[in-house]
Amino acid sequence: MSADLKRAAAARAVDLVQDGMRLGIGTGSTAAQFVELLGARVRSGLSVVGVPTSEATHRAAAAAGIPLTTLDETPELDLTVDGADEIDGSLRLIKGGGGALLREKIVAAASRRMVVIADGSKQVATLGRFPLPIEVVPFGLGATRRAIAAALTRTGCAGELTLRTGRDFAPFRTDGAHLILDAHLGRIPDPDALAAALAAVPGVVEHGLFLGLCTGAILAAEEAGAIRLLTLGAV
Ligand SMILES: O=C(CO)[C@H](O)[C@H](O)COP(=O)(O)O
Repeated sequence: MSADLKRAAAARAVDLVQDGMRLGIGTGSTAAQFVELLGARVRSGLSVVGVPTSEATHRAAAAAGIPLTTLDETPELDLTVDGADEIDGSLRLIKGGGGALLREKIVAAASRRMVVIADGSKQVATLGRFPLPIEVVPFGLGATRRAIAAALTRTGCAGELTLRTGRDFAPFRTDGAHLILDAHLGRIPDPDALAAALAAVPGVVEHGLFLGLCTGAILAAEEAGAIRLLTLGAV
C-alpha cells in the first residue's frame, strides 16, 4: 500500500506540471515515482526541462527520457517536486534520509514553488522524530561533531549523533563526497534556532531542516481501503 500512496501523491504532482516548465526533480522512493510518471508524459509530448537533485535521480530521469539541465544553464526553476522525511503543519521539513539534502536544498531554493509529495505517515505535529541529517566535511570531523553537539544543547535539543554508514558499513558519502551525522533528537523545540546554530558551525555543509522553502504538499493516506489525498499550502 505504501508504494500505492507514494504513486498517488506523485501522480497528483505530475498534474501540476505545465508545458515549458523548468523543474527541480527530487530524490527518494516517492520522487522516483514522480520521475517515472513524468517520463511517460514527456514521451507523450510534454516539453519540460529538469534539474535532478542527485546522481541517482539524474540516472533515473535520463533513463525516463526527461530532458535535463543544470542550475548553471537554468538558474531559476518554476517548480520542484520532492519527497520529505517529515513535514509539519507550517510546511517545515526534515529531508536528507536519502543523503541528497544539499542538492535538494539548493534546487528548492532556486524554485519559485516547492511541492512535497509523501505518504501521510510523514506528517508530524513536531519535527524531530526522524533523525536530522547534518552534512559535514570529513576534515575535522571530531571538532565539528563537538560543535554540533554544543549547538544542539544550546537550542534545547538532546540526543545522539551517529555517523551514517552505507551497506558496507563504511561511512556513507554524499554526492559531494561529504559525510552525514544523523541527530536523533526525538523533538526539535525551535527549528529556526537550531537551523541558525547549525549553519554557524564551521564544517557543517548543510542540514536537513528545510524552513520557508516548501510552498505546498500532497500527502496520500489510506482511508477505509481507499486512497485519500490531502493537500497543505498552495498546490
Ligand atoms: O530527502 C530525501 C532524500 O535526501 C527524500 O526525499 C526523503 O528521504 C524521502 O524519501 P522517500 O520518498 O523514499 O520516503
